[in-house]
Amino acid sequence: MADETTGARVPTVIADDLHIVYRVNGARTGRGSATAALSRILRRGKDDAARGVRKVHAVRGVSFVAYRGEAIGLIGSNGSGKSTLLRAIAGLLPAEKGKVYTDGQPSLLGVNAALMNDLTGERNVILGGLAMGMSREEIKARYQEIVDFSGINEKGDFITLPMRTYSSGMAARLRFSIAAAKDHDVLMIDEALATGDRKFQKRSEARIRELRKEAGTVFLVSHNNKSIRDTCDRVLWLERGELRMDGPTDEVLREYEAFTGGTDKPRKPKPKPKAPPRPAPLPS
Ligand SMILES: Nc1ncnc2c1ncn2[C@@H]1O[C@H](COP(=O)(O)OP(=O)(O)OP(=O)(O)O)[C@@H](O)[C@H]1O
Repeated sequence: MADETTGARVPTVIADDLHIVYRVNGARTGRGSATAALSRILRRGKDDAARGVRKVHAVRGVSFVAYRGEAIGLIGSNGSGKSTLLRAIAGLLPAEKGKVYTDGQPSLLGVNAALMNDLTGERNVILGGLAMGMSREEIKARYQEIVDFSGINEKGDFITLPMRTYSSGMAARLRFSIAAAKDHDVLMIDEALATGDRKFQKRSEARIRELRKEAGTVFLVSHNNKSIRDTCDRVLWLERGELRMDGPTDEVLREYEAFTGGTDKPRKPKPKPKAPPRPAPLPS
């Protein structure tokens, strides 16, 4: 979205030659046993390899600039580094090399976002709202809207039951609804839409479009190319931690689909077999 005074686009996230490396302890010994831990302590000071620490280089030299008002899809095969990149943008993982600059507080909404399973949906709406920096009054004012959006109460009074009694789809819907209640500077959604049913997905996609209009930037990780096509105007394609392509949704998805060999379109229904010819009526 352009700045009203200068007409320039406003950057919200800048990744500059970003590298993220995970370190896995005890990779050599196979188990995290007490002896392995003791031997690690004794070898402290030596390099990672000598201490049995394995490195996983999950994001390799990724650079891009995201602007206000953009909805950006993140695609790539399993383990290509999408979630890692989001976690790094949210400031949850340190950069090994390079930098991430963000304007405002990025919020990461993952399917694993931590709400309390033993609390009721109702309490979790309040907890989630507070965690996002909303005031009690704001939460109170939007409470019904959040519950209605989630559709949790469509089949009974589930919102007053503990979240552990929810199906994974119901829990994901509630998480999305809580996060979507606030206008975010940068909202990152990790596969949250995949768990809801079609009706909820449609509602969520509409809300993502609204959030964009309210001048935020939305990142969406999804294995569902249709969701990406319906919500994003730009796509980053990661493969083995590297940024393979960054461009308009149609162009990137075309290449990606050629790479994966699938178009992700609903298959055409098979033509119904023709009814066998009826026997001619017997002459009376
Ligand atoms: N906590 C961790 N410790 C060590 N390695 C990790 C950790 N989390 C992810 N990885 C590794 O980092 C790489 C990228 O993983 P990531 O979860 O970012 O991929 P992804 O593209 O989101 O995958 P998916 O589509 O399957 O969700 C993978 O090789 C994975 O094994």
